[in-house]
Amino acid sequence: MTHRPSRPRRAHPPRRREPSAPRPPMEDPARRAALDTLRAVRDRDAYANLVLPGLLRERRITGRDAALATELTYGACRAMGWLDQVIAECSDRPLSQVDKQLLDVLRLGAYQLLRTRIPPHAAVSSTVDLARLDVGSRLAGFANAVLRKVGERSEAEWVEALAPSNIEDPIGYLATATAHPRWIARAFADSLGDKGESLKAALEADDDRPLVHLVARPGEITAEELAAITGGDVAPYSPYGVRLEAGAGDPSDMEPVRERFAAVQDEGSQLCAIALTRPTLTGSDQRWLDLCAGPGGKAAMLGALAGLSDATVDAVEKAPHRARLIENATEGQPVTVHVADGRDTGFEPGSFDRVLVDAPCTGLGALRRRPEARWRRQQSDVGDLTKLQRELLLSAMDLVRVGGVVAYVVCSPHLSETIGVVGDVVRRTKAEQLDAREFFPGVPDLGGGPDAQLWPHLHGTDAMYCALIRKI
Ligand SMILES: C[S@@+](CC[C@H](N)C(=O)[O-])C[C@H]1O[C@@H](n2cnc3c(N)ncnc32)[C@H](O)[C@@H]1O
Repeated sequence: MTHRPSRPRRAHPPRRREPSAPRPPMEDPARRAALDTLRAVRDRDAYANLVLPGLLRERRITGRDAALATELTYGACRAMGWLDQVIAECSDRPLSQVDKQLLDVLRLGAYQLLRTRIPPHAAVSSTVDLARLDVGSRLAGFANAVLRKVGERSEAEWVEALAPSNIEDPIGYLATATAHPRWIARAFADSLGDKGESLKAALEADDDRPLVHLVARPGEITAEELAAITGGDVAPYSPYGVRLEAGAGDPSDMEPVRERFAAVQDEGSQLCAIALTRPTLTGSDQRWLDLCAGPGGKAAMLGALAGLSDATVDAVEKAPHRARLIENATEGQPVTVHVADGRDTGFEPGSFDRVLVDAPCTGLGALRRRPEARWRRQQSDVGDLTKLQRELLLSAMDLVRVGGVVAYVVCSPHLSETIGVVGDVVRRTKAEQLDAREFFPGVPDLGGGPDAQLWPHLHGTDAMYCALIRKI
């Protein structure tokens, strides 16, 4: 039997409580910053990871409050569609009739109840306080009722209650269990060829905070030197990569980055840019083209490698402000920036030896980086994007010389954007598709080929896709 300590005796009889006015609502700065960010994301399509840091700075929110605001904001953004599903189940009116400002508050409350260790009473009372200050007492009463119902079950219990059967619809089940729209889970499953453990791991990896990767500019500093200076680790796959530890600090404050010997770049992006330079060419190898170059990450990698082998790079970008970013990223390199449409550049056909098409895409491979992206992107975006991707790749095939090589890269594993586009263009141009995996030496698990597909859960990189095509 457990022994309970006896209650200490009171020295005085208890004082009778005076009937008091209701406790005034308390607002805490972390939850307020999270709510204001959710509002900006909903109202003006803002990016949470651009808005929140600004608010924290402006309001001087630091330490544990800043960490809480970050966790609540990014977490609620990532899980938004799933939180809405649970809120709808607990509300006596359809979500379309719930005040939009109140819905933001409810999302914040439901996130705390389902996906954090914040005690339920604190999650509910802090959220109801926020609602009272934000949308008034009447709606705060509604928030209280909804959140109490949300808190009656754990997240796992809500998944069991609302998800389709794991046996009959494993993709639908995993989409719900990992808070993804179904079409994204389906796209990952199609690319992985799996509806089980691999799919689960790929979807779960979207909730991870990616480590910062640095690129050591070839010819300026080695990865080993960069790792020693920054305290990071030499990256496992890219010969120029360094991975920083979580919490290593702001990379833009690091000396090699300030001195422009290094820059922030995902290791997957490094590998795809390097892959373009690896296939052997017969004949000239002096003119390289980056057809969708803004903001210039891969152009700067190509510019550094071109500088080491007497080649030059033309970098094309449609958006003038992004073209300026390329100019900045490639300063001092043999790179010429052009503001033009990659489908109509004005260059002579067949004038380049190597061409990179890092095409605009859904970005489904970088969902870790944009907390709200998985709910903002729509399946209906895919059609327009694949049309543009096909046109850009056809333009690249026109601009490369016979015997030259084109790398087609997207940050997405969606099969329509990857093998759909490449297969079609290879057929139409009667080109030869190389086995891209050979040009990612030492990188395991790149898929069945001939293209290479990277994954966050397998490689710790964005889910970059790369196909290499030789014009014949
Ligand atoms: C995926 S991003 C390229 C990222 C870049 N390669 C890097 O590593 O920093 C695609 C770029 O293509 C640009 N773009 C979109 N449509 C284009 C077009 N028709 N012609 C040329 N560039 C285009 C976008 O503005 C965007 O900067």
